[in-house]
Amino acid sequence: MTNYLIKGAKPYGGESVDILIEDGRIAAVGGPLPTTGAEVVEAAGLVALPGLVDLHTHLREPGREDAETVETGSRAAALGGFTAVHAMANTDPVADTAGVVEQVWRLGQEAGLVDVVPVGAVTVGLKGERLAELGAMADSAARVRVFSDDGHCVADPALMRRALEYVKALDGVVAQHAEEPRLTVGAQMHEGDRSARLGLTGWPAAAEEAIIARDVLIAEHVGARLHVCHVSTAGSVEILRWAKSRGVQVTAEVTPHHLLLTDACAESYDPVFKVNPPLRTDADVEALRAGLADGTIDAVGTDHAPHAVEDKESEWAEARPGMLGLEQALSVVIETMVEPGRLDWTGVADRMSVRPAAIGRLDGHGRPLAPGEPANLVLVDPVARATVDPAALASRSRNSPYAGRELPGRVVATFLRGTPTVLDGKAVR
Ligand SMILES: NC(=O)N[C@@H](CC(=O)O)C(=O)O
Ligand SMILES: [Zn+2]
Ligand SMILES: [Zn+2]
Repeated sequence: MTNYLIKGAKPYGGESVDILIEDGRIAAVGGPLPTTGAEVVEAAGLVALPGLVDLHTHLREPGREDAETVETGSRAAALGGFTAVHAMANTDPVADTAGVVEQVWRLGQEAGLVDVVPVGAVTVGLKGERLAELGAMADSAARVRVFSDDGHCVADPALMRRALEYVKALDGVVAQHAEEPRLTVGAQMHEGDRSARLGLTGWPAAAEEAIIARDVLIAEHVGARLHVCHVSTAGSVEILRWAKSRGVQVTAEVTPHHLLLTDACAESYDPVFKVNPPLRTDADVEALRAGLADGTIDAVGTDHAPHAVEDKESEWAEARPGMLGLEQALSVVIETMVEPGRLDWTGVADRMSVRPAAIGRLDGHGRPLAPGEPANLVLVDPVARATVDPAALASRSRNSPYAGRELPGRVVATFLRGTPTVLDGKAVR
């Protein structure tokens, strides 16, 4: 295995050092270090962070390989600086058995670009009727710890309670897509002045907040871990802050798009901006940034949701909800959090690597950049700016909400256990 000497990188944005990678591990940090046969990677001016971890990725395999595969999504992830992604269960067939999660896990290992960690469905077929074989998925080769019916809410409170009790015994977590379905029938966008004016059925903030409020109370009662997917409203942040102050074991994520974009995007009627939960108001965006800055929101989760052209380039009402996220996630966080001074690089590492790895109970990810640790790391040029061209993305789909937008931050290199998956900003395979 090739050894690498990273010259002059700034771990967490601090002082420039050399980082020696030997046999897949960080062997030394400091320097200047002697080359001694290692391949040199020039990294002057680049920030080094632990490899990013995504709690919320849709890879679409099995079933919709025309939109994304484990391999194409893994490549997009590596280019975004990720070394591990959690693959959501809403595939076809649904990842609700040990067989399906093991297949996804194996496909990830074969692609070898990122650790693909399967999420198991909470209920059989995501139907919300009876629990899936959670124990068998946890015990499988995929070692599932995160369970989610994402795309659907586990709406029945008694079933949610049983799921939380069950995952507690597995050291797992239920990741809830918080959407009270009775409040979002036919919903197309955030419910407010704009939805009324545009004549699109509204998705009220209360549909999300009501489920989060309910679930933190149930999680507190049974003493289990709850994770809230794609938090999108100011009210949700307030409920989470209250729950954490009471000691409830709740964690939450925010997507890059909810940190940057608002319901004003719907004015274009371009379905690329249709997503669940919907893009919200300026006040919600501000509350989400504040919540991520103060740690009320633990993590950035991309909700990378590739869709084929025929499912996205239609009338707004017919289009599938969801947008790409992996390749621009770090750039959006730099733009919305780092450049305005709301999060430093240690904070970025915490919200995009350390905490998501801890929530998913991943070994070897979210670790410090220190000798002896697995060499999962990313080198980023924080000042380089580029305009997003959907045609140039590694994802098999093109539904990026950032098309034509200039964003800061370029991932120059990503290492997975000491092997580069990205070098000079290009995927190695
Ligand atoms: N976010 C979305 O709008 N869509 C996701 C499902 C989900 O995350 O709820 C998808 O699978 O396409
Ligand atoms: Zn969801
Ligand atoms: Zn999702």
